[in-house]
Amino acid sequence: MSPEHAVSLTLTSIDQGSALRLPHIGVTVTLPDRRIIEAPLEMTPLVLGSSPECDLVVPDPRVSRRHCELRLTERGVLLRDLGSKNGTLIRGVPVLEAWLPPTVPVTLGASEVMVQPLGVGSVLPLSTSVSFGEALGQSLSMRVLFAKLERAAPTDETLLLLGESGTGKEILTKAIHEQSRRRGGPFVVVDCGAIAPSLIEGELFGHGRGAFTGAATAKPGLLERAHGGTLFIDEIGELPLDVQPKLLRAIETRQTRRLGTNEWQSFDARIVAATHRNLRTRALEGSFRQDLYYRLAVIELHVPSLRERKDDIPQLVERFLATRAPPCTLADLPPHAMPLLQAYDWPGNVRELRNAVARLILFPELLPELLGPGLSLTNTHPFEASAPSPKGDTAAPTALGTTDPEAERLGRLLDLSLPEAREVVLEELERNYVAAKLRQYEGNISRAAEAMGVSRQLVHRLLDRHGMRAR
Ligand SMILES: Nc1ncnc2c1ncn2[C@@H]1O[C@H](COP(=O)(O)OP(=O)(O)OP(=O)(O)O)[C@@H](O)[C@H]1O
Repeated sequence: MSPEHAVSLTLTSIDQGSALRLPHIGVTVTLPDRRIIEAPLEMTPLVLGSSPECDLVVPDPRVSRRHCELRLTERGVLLRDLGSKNGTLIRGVPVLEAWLPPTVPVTLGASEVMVQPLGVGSVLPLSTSVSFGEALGQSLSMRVLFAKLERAAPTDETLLLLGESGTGKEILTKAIHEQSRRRGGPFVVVDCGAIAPSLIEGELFGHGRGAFTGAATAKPGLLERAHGGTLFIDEIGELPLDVQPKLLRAIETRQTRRLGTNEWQSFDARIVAATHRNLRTRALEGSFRQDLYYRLAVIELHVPSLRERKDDIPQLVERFLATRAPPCTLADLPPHAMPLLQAYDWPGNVRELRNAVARLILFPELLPELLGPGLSLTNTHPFEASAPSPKGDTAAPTALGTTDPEAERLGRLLDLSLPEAREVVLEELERNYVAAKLRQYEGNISRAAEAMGVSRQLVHRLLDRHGMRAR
């Protein structure tokens, strides 16, 4: 690669780390019928595939729904296959991951993809801080995000945060609230993915007394409850279509009305919405109202997944160790843990990393399983095969000299505070429960969700959260 190309296809930190040079890069796809489609490659990864949710939709029957991803990094453009059926090929050779030289064609199905430098590009401000509120991040992508949030937080603008489950959208929103003039007011959270669709309207707007059978008392809605503060609407993409115009009207008029009443009340709350979906595409397709999308996306920000910023892992691990009771340090991890933690892709993002660190301190013998074939290539959960029921040879002897896995398990939990122990047990229960239900329904998410009494979206999020996949 010539030095000229090396410079023009990389992210470069400039001005003593206070800014980032973002090169102008074009991605061109030549379709089987020789038609050409194009998109720019910017800070956020570009997902190519035949699904309309992809950033670059490739209408080729031999291309998988989510086929591959291109990502701009400090080292160059990284190409990753996303588990495609027919593979991603460079000069006829299938690749899972490769640094992509400019103008070298990549084959997906019967289409050809090419990445080309188009010019000098732009300069983005970089935060000089490696945290924003509770959220940590020293990677370039997080520092670009922090710089934007530092500017946006003190304003009253509506924000839309896009990012996978567990990337920190909620703690970032909490920090936005803390850094705004509303910090003394309430911080209210509503998760549209966790509430049955028929109940969301009542949660947002509340209801009057006697509004429906069983409504013995009046209940304020979350919009009202957020008055003077910030309302964080998580998984806004799951908001039913019939509730969307009502939310839009409330945001525009700053007025809300409880169900079953005729009284309008003013409310003054800043709205921050989040979703793991490509909301722009959904709005263009008609599965999300465009007017609401444009109203929410006054400032639209992408929260990077953890696999896009693996250089943040040591800092995060250190924080998770330090906040344990009693506090731990990197020296308390089993040897060679860090390179393994950095090699894994973390589909459940920072939440999954935090839980993995907690388990690793409790059950260090699980580390060798990180070396298993699941690591990175198939991207299964690093601790999947090993629910923390201790193995016979490591279990603690009981008073009778035998080994009792339950006693040893409890013994290890006793090293934790009660809230931590409760969280470890509940996380494990949730993971085993979801896995068992999916097994029972042979991987059919709709039927498992129905049997569990939750939405399909929640099952998808639980799978993401625990780094699992339905077979
Ligand atoms: N950058 C970060 N620094 C420190 N901790 C983080 C960071 N990002 C996430 N976490 C931790 O990971 C967990 C999940 O974060 P959070 O709930 O904010 O994610 P989310 O994107 O809102 O997820 P979901 O969409 O599933 O609700 C929290 O315990 C949070 O403290």
